[in-house]
Amino acid sequence: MTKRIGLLGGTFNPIHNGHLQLAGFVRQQLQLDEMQLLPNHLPPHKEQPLVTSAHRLAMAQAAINDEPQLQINPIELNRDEPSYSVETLRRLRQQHPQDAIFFTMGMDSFINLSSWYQWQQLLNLCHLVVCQRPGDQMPEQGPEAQLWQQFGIANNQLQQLPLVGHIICLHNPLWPVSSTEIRQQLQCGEHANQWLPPAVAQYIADHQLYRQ
Ligand SMILES: Nc1ncnc2c1ncn2[C@@H]1O[C@H](COP(=O)(O)OP(=O)(O)OP(=O)(O)O)[C@@H](O)[C@H]1O
Ligand SMILES: O=C(O)c1ccc[n+]([C@@H]2O[C@H](COP(=O)([O-])O)[C@@H](O)[C@H]2O)c1
Repeated sequence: MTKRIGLLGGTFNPIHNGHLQLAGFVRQQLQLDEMQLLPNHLPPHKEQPLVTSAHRLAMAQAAINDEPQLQINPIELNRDEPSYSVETLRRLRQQHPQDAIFFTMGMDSFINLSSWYQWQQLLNLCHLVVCQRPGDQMPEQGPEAQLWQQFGIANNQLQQLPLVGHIICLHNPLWPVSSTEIRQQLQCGEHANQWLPPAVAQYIADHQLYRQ
């Protein structure tokens, strides 16, 4: 029996309610059987976070304790090389040859997709699910626009999908939050509790993270 598996990769530095809302929305809209968070170890396009992968993983675990529909897949955490999504997807595809995989991202990620390692291979391995994020829109030209024109699928055609190969752009509510803003607030000595799951806010306080 084919399963529908959602993935949300991220640096989660720290994980915030925007990530949880995004994962929950996609899971519900696409009627996914599973939704896995994939914390990366060495983010390919970001400076290495000051906060360790172990702390980022622990915060993600704390965040989903009250979210039984979400799981964490640590597949990227044990590899000492950049967490290229195509490599992760190849490994997951081997583990799930008969399942549909939905790799989820915000629009800010999608508009830079053509800079990802071996990005042309991604749609051979999964579907891409793109969600709206404040400040970014579907491009009208360039490689990402062409990809969307070629592989985009309408939201009313999601019932009978193949296992890979389409881009699904969802019209989600906007969640105006980023890890960057949260880190900045914490550095200034403010709390960022509005957008942090309580267990994550507690973890940050207990371990005195993001103070410098
Ligand atoms: N508020 C949000 N709305 C929609 N998508 C989001 C939101 N926050 C994060 N995402 C998406 O979740 C994925 C992982 O995000 P990431 O862990 O880099 O968080 P971030 O808030 O973008 O971090 P930073 O501010 O440090 O860049 C990315 O695909 C990103 O686009
Ligand atoms: O594969 C790549 O080249 C690539 C480039 C940038 C980002 N990614 C992945 O996209 C996800 C979101 O990345 P980020 O940097 O916004 O946290 C995360 O799973 C990253 O590993 C992947």
